[in-house]
Amino acid sequence: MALFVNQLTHIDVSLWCPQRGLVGCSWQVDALLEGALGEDGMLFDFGEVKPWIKRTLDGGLDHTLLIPTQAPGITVTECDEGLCIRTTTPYPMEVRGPAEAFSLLAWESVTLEQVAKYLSHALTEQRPANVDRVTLTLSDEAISGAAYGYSHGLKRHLGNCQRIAHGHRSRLAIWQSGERQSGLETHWANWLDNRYLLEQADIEHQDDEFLTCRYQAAQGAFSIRLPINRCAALPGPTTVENIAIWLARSIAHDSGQATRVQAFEGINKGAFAEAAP
Ligand SMILES: Nc1nc2c(c(=O)[nH]1)N=C([C@H](O)[C@H](O)COP(=O)(O)OP(=O)(O)OP(=O)(O)O)CN2
Repeated sequence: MALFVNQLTHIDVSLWCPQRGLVGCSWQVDALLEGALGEDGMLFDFGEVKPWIKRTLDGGLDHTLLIPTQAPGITVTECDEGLCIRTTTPYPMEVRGPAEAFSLLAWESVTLEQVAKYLSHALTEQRPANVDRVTLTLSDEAISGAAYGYSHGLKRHLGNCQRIAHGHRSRLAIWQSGERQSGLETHWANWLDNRYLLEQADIEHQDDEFLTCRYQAAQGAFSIRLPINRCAALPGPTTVENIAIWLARSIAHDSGQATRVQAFEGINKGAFAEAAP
């Protein structure tokens, strides 16, 4: 007997890729539970399946930076903040923060399939009565138009969004004179893709090549150092509202036309903003 719950929740993470560097991801989660029926005629009450799996993901890998510790050039050490992760290829990066902000995976690279297997195993290990096996399937949102990944942290957020390197993969829609602007959407999505978005006020040090961003949040002290050309600094916190405002203003300024932007934070949520040149 098998029970399924499709689109149960989403996972928003950043991962370190030895080819692409810091990559922002949003994954849809589908769940399959195999087991035996109870006397109530249920394998496991739908009302309990969702909170159980969501609670396990939210308290674990969601909103962390996934580090394949066997990838070339990765070192992980303890530091005052908790853990210090250093990378070398494709570019040098150093991230520091409390240990719970990172998922250390003894792999050479992070793939959707491996993460799904890892989470399925963890859930199966703590399965409830009647359930023999839990299998999660992770997938990227199918996006036919422009999309980009990004990483950021919100130091004022009381939940796990305060972690300095978690990410999202997001659609982007731009209108001028009431018409969708697919050329602008592609241009800006390509420019933004897998950048680190930060608040200007958090820049502690900057030279010609590298930028260091540091802040204190409720979970602890965080810092990140990476190449300037992989970053974009916003005047305020990198909420999706501010990303939409910043994009609308930048595009209106560059093009000389009134602009409306729909920015997403991962899957199915985001903000609209409008700006005049
Ligand atoms: N109004 C806003 N609220 C929040 C923003 C934001 O930009 N504007 N941002 C965040 C975080 O960055 C966070 O990454 C969003 O996390 P998410 O897991 O998507 O949020 P939820 O916990 O509400 O969603 P679930 O998918 O149900 O876990 C937070 N809030």
